[in-house]
Order: sequence, then C-alpha cells, then structure tokens
Amino acid sequence: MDSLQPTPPPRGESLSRKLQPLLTTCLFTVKTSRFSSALLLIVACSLGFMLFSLKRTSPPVYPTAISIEKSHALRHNSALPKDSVLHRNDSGGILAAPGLSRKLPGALIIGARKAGTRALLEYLSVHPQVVVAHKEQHFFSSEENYARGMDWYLSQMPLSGPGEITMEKTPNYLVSDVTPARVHRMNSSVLLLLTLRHPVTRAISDYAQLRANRDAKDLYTGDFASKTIDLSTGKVIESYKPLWVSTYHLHVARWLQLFPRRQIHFVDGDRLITNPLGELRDLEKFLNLPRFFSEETVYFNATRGFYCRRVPVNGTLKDSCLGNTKGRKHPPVEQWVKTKLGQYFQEHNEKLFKMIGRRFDWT
Ligand SMILES: Nc1ncnc2c1ncn2[C@@H]1O[C@H](COP(=O)(O)OS(=O)(=O)O)[C@@H](OP(=O)(O)O)[C@H]1O
Repeated sequence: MDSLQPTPPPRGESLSRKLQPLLTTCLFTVKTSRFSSALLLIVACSLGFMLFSLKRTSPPVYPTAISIEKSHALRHNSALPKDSVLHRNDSGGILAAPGLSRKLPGALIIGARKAGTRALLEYLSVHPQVVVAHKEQHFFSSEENYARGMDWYLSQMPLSGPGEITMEKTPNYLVSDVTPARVHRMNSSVLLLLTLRHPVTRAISDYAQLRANRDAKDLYTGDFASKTIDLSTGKVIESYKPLWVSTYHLHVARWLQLFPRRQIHFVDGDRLITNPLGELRDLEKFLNLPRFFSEETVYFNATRGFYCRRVPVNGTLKDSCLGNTKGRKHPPVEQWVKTKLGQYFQEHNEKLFKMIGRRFDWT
C-alpha cells in the first residue's frame, strides 16, 4: 500500500507565517535607513514580495504517475495508459484518476487459514477484471482496525476500473465471532469465498506454521500427537486451536445465519493444489467473470513442486510462484494419529456437508 501514498507535493505553512521574517527585516531596515536608501529598500522589498507570491501561486509540480503505475502493475502487471492523469487531494494523496476509483470488496476470501487462501487470491489477481488488496486487512476481525472506520478500509483497497471486482483475503474472518455481522453491514450482497482443505492436513499445516513462527522464541514445544490427543486418556483435545479451526461447520453456521448459501462459494483447497485451473474456472462462473484462466496462465512448476502463475509484464509472461512459507514441509505425524483425528472429524464433516449441500473427499 505504500506505493499508493506518494510523497506529498510541497504544502504551505500559512502565507503570513512565511512572510513574517521578510516583513520584519524590511520594516526594520527601512526605519533605520536614510530616505534614498529607504526608497531603494522599499523597491527591493516589493520585488521580493512579488517573487515570493509568484512562487506561491505557480502550480506545484506533482510526482509522475509512478504510484498509480505501481498499483496497475500490482493489479495486472501492465503499464498505466499514457493519457492517465492523477488528481490529488491537499495532502498529495490520490483522489481519483479518470475511470479509476477505490471500491469496497465485492468478494471476500474469508478463510480457512492454511487452506490455500494466498494461492487463491494471487491466482485471482491475474484475472483482468479482478483487483486485490494483497495485504491481509484483518479489518472486520480486529477491534483496533474496525475502529478506524469504513473510510480507512476503503483507503486500503487498490484502484479499480469500471466492471472490475475488488477482493481482499483475511483467513481469520471465518472463525471470528464478530465478523459476519460486520461484513453484512458493509454489504449484504458481498460474495464470500471459502477455501477448505482436508481438516487433518489443514490442522497439521496450521501446527507447522505455529511451530515455524514460534520456534525462534522457544515457545512452541510438543509434537503434533501430544498437542491433539491426550495420550493418557486417548481423547482428542478438541480445544486445540488447529483442530477447532478445522471444525468447519461451527464457523460456517455463523455465516449462513446472515448470508444465503448462494452467496458463498466453497473452494476445494486440496484440488486447488493439484488442479487449480478446475477451481478457477468454477470461480469464474460464480463471480460472473469472463473466462480467462488457461494452461498458459496457470502451470505446474516442477522445481517449486506447485502450480504457479504466469503474469503479463510489458507484453511478456513472467513466472510467479508463491514464497517458501507456502508449501512447507510438514512434520512427520504417525498414521494412528491421522486415523484417530480423521475419525474424530467424520461427524463434524457430515454436519458441514449437510449444511452446505456439498461433499468433499476427506476420507
Ligand atoms: N500454488 C500454490 N503454491 C504454494 N502453496 C499452495 C498453492 N496452492 C495451495 N497452496 C497451499 O496453501 C497453503 C497455505 O495456505 P494459506 O495461504 O491459506 O495460508 S495462510 O493462512 O495465509 O498462512 C500451503 O499449505 P502448506 O503446504 O501446509 O504450507 C499450500 O499447500
């Protein structure tokens, strides 16, 4: 977002404050001079004032279109149309550019964490009619951010043209109690995208992330088995957060209380890894977007071991894969632990399938 906050053009302190030292010097010198010298000084001072005022009234030189160009590059990796003109407000921020404005999201990726939300957003961002806020906003789920207000949220959104849909992703919207009502208040017709992954795999991925983030501080100890199963009683520790997040029906129920089922699109997060094109084509239909994704834009990168995107940059296609924090090596988990957790989730999965009228192959 920094690229959208260009250096402001020189703004004036008040004119009188700036003129004060000049005025004082002139008056003092005139008072203490003889008549002829005073006359000369008056002329010099008047010239000084005129030059000063001229400098004040000449239009400020604004920075070039680089900021907006960057925004476009982020959106479609294409250069800004040559005739684009920037309009800035008093602080130098972009007010509008012809045909471009900021819009609140028309679709939100609400989760689930570690189920491919980043891949989904980045794939979608390549579509010519989609613009995305690349940074997770945590707007509806964080009290601090929500208190900043809708105008602040809007200011975080990228510029978009007519007919383009704006998107944002924050994976913890799914599990946040307060989020569905707040999103509904923003726009009851917003489209919701929810990517779900096999609940056990997702929980292992979540555990791997927690460990990777906290290992450095030595806060996260214990292997996956002892975190998820009470080894003395054999009971599943339901309250362990990675398991709780994977209990999808608990969270989806809150969204369905406010939004009709037809407004929520479920992405198969496991298929998003193995066959992203299939998922993206389903999404194009759901979002009512013209068909765009193809083998040319989404391809398997053998070195990376994942599908990557090809994004148009200056007339050529550039390969772009996600970073190494996506597709981490999972810690080894014994089969009996996976089986036990798989059995635990069966009942929960069935509740979800019934709730959404769709099944996932999570055997
Ligand atoms: N194309 C591509 N490239 C890399 N990674 C991919 C891709 N598609 C899906 N995934 C899977 O996305 C998993 C991370 O999910 P999220 O992006 O939702 O994680 S996060 O909650 O935002 O941290 C991540 O999980 P892990 O494999 O457990 O790291 C990936 O398996």
